[in-house]
Amino acid sequence: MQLDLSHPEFKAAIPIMKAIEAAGYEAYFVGGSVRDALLGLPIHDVDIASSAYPAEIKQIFQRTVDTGIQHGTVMVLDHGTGYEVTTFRTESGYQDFRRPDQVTFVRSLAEDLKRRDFTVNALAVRHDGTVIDLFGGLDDLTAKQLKAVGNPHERFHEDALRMMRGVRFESQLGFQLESATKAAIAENAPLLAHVSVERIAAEFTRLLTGIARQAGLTDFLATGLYRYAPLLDDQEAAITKLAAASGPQWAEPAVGWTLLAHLTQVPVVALMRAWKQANAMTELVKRATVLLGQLPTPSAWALYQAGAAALPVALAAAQALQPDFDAAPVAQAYQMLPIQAKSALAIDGKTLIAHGFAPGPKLGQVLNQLEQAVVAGELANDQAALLKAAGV
Ligand SMILES: Nc1ccn([C@@H]2O[C@H](COP(=O)(O)OP(=O)(O)OP(=O)(O)O)[C@@H](O)[C@H]2O)c(=O)n1
Ligand SMILES: [Mg+2]
Repeated sequence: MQLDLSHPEFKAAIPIMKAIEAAGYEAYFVGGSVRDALLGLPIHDVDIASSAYPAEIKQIFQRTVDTGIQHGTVMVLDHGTGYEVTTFRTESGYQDFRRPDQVTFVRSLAEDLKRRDFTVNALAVRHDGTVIDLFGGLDDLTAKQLKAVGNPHERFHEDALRMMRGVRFESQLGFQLESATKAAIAENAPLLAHVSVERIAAEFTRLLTGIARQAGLTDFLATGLYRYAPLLDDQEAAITKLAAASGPQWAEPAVGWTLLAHLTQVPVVALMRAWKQANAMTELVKRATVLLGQLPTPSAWALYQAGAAALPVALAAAQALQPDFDAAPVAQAYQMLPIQAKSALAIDGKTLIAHGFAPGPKLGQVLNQLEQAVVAGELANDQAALLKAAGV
């Protein structure tokens, strides 16, 4: 089997691989870029694995950066774009289920590949395009199957995050977990408790936005992984509904978070904090969840508060819950709002003060009332009318 390496990301790395071989070592493309290229998907992050030790890589090339030298990774800058070259490794003694106690560099490609998570992620490609498939990864790519390399229990004990990667890849690639691999996830799901929330959340976010999120969510539930995810341990019913939610792929994870908040009834801020989500995401989901709760006939104020960013999120969430939901009238109602942001209000605090309104807390209250009245269409967005309503 040959992989076409004409993709610029691969092509630009070929001189690096040739230089490594010329020095007497081996070098291969490995990991997700190989998998995705074989599937005809766009690629990113080309990873190179080599039999050369980090010190040897640094001797071959002029310009290198120690990006992760303790794990065997050196960035090579010699040929333009930087490429990470990682020494073949085998890891031993996973006492805490999330990172190896020690990394041992090895000279054998097979030793390196056999400690990788899934067979479709354990393919290697030489600079001439030859695919090296030691674990049946090519057949599994064709069968759209996620099968652990070797003994699945060992792979999940090495890094429990791999179980979340399994359900994430189901969603991202539209693949299915092979039965023994899935059974091993179900058995080892409690190990997820040892993994940081940030790493779990990164996989879950990608699961939510995948092409086959129903499949990923169904197995997130079926394997019991959800029991070890923040605030979801007793949310079987809500996740079942989330998994059943239909409709197109979600462009943004916010749609999934909004549905999760809506279905679990967990307060948005508590949910998003537990999942260590950024404040901007929390704010977006908060606005979208409030609006979702008012659909299909939201108040003008709820639409206004949602704003242009949360509106499509709430509409996509509503569509997922109810396939025949008609988003058009709601989108139109938003367009028809007298103003869409406070900056569009024909009056501000300065103007009120200039017209003799005393500064203080009352000022804020009055401005707020004016804003609500304008949004509701009760007052024209006109400075004279607003000054009059404010009593100045
Ligand atoms: N917990 C992990 C993480 C990664 N890998 C191996 O390291 C490769 C690169 O890891 P990463 O970039 O995290 O994932 P990709 O499979 O490349 O997927 P993507 O980058 O598309 O998310 C994987 O393909 C796999 O061979 C692994 O065995 N176990
Ligand atoms: Mg990758």
